[in-house]
Amino acid sequence: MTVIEVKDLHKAYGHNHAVDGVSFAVGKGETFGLLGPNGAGKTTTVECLSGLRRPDSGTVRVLGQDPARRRRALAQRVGVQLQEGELPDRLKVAEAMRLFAALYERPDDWRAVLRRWDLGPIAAKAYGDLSGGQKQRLKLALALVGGPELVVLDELTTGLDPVARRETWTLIGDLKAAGTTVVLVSHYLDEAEELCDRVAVLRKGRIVAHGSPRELAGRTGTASLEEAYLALAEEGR
Ligand SMILES: Nc1ncnc2c1ncn2[C@@H]1O[C@H](COP(=O)(O)OP(=O)(O)OP(=O)(O)O)[C@@H](O)[C@H]1O
Repeated sequence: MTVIEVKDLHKAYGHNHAVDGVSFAVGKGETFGLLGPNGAGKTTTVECLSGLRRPDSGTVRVLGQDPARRRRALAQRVGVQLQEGELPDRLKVAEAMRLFAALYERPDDWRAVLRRWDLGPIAAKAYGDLSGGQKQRLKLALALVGGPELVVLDELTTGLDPVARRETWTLIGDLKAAGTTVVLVSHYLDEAEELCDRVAVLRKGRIVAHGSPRELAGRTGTASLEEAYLALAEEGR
């Protein structure tokens, strides 16, 4: 089953063609990575998937629906952890979890999600008093509390220390094992190699390469996704 279908997506900000004809599809249970340098159009693409931005042209279907028109219905089935998105400073961790769980018709047990993401010890802390890594983990837990079929994670582990990053990978592995479809925007190529079944490399709003990490390494004659990415970057100069 196809969970995401994007065909010839275009989105400009004034004269800046942030997304310039992007097409890809993601099947159920797949983890799909969007990679590329700063300003390549990754966030704009996932914002169009999440219904936060309306494309200028092209087709976007998420779980068979148009996110620009059916954002509310899809919000019940899609969890989004975006780069931006601050919470009120005085909101406590447990309050945020309870509040977000209440937005869903069939949420997971928010206390269990809190424990799974190791937020129990800081449940009574206010958002404004959390470290960067704790904020990041909370945002992830909030994206998952609705028990989504699809999760969109923009810079999943940015700001996390190495141990927390690895722990997050394990938790994403659990999500995959449970059949959740994941879209991952990342600058960490080791992370994409570990977690993603397929990746697309964006540059200046266009996909310049796509395939499994192994395929990209094979195509560029390199040994890892990181080396493949660097070889592709070199080609693009
Ligand atoms: N709200 C906006 N208004 C105007 N221009 C924008 C806006 N959001 C993004 N852009 C521009 O669109 C282009 C693509 O940005 P986008 O954030 O989608 O890229 P990205 O690949 O996610 O980058 P990064 O890795 O830095 O997060 C950039 O040139 C950026 O400056």
